[in-house]
Amino acid sequence: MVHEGMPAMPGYTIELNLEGRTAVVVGLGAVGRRKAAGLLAAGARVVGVDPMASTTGGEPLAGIEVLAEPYRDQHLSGAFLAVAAATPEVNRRVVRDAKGLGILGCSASDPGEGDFVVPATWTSGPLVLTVSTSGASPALAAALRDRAVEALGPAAAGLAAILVELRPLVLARVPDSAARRPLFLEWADPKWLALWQEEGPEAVRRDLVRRIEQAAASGPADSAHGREDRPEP
Ligand SMILES: C[C@@]1(CC(=O)O)C2=NC(=C\c3[nH]c(c(CCC(=O)O)c3CC(=O)O)Cc3[nH]c(c(CC(=O)O)c3CCC(=O)O)/C=C3\N/C(=C\2)[C@@H](CCC(=O)O)[C@]3(C)CC(=O)O)/[C@H]1CCC(=O)O
Ligand SMILES: NC(=O)c1ccc[n+]([C@@H]2O[C@H](COP(=O)([O-])OP(=O)(O)OC[C@H]3O[C@@H](n4cnc5c(N)ncnc54)[C@H](O)[C@@H]3O)[C@@H](O)[C@H]2O)c1
Repeated sequence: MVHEGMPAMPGYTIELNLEGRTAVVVGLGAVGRRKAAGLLAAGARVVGVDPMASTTGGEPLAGIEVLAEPYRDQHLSGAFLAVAAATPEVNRRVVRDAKGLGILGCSASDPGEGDFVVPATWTSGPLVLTVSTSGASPALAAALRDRAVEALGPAAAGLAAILVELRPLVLARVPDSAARRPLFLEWADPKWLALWQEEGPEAVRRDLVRRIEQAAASGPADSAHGREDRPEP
């Protein structure tokens, strides 16, 4: 059964660029500190509001601008988003004030009241893996994330890191977009993960670079022909 505070349906998933943006976290208990740490890691300027901040435990407060005072709506001025992790009563005020100011708000106690929920996340280089249960079971979300990380492992993150490097090379060496397409689609083949596991990153890089050189040498006509064997995604 869906409980009252849950979002009516799963939300729209995005990856926010928080560089240079201000995020306000109200309540710096274990939950607020965890959210603040995630926001800091994503490049946000984090302001934490909690009259008891110095006595709470959890993730360290380093890097957070702490205001040791009870929440007031003025704390939200200039913010891009707000996370309410205090008592349910305070959280309700925070998300209501945020809505009034057009600021994105998350309630750690009443997921249905805010604009977003925070999924369980794993990041490594350019690779981001998230699992959400839309409030049904955050513990399950974290456990499923852990299983997925175990299954994909360093090979997936390492492959993504190599591809960040190789994408500009392809754009420069294979100017014809029809010729590039089969090359880019081939990067999704699980064979690269298998090769990584069997022979390591250098073998993957070597074969990927070889494929780019082949495509660059064969030119638009040949590569476009190769495309016929591949199904559209
Ligand atoms: C994924 C993660 C991300 C993060 O916070 O960074 C996250 N919660 C995590 C852990 C966790 N949270 C809770 C437990 C105890 C077990 C349990 O209660 O199930 C554990 C497990 C633990 O502590 O190990 C308790 C809890 N959580 C919420 C409520 C309120 C309610 O349910 O009404 C209550 C109190 C319930 C009560 O009153 O008892 C609400 C939310 N928690 C969410 C996210 C959002 C939904 C995401 C989703 O459903 O997928 C949402 C809706 C809003 C939000 O906070 O964004 C993080 C994993 C961190 C990691 O390991 O990486
Ligand atoms: N979303 C989640 O992952 C999750 C997990 C567990 C609990 N919760 C909920 O999140 C909230 C926080 O959980 P917690 O375990 O960190 O609790 P906590 O009691 O450790 O921390 C809450 C903090 O809010 C502060 N606070 C109280 N009134 C305030 C005010 N007026 N202004 C600013 N700060 C104020 C307190 O000083 C305290 O440090 C609770 O509502 C809890 O039900 C959420």
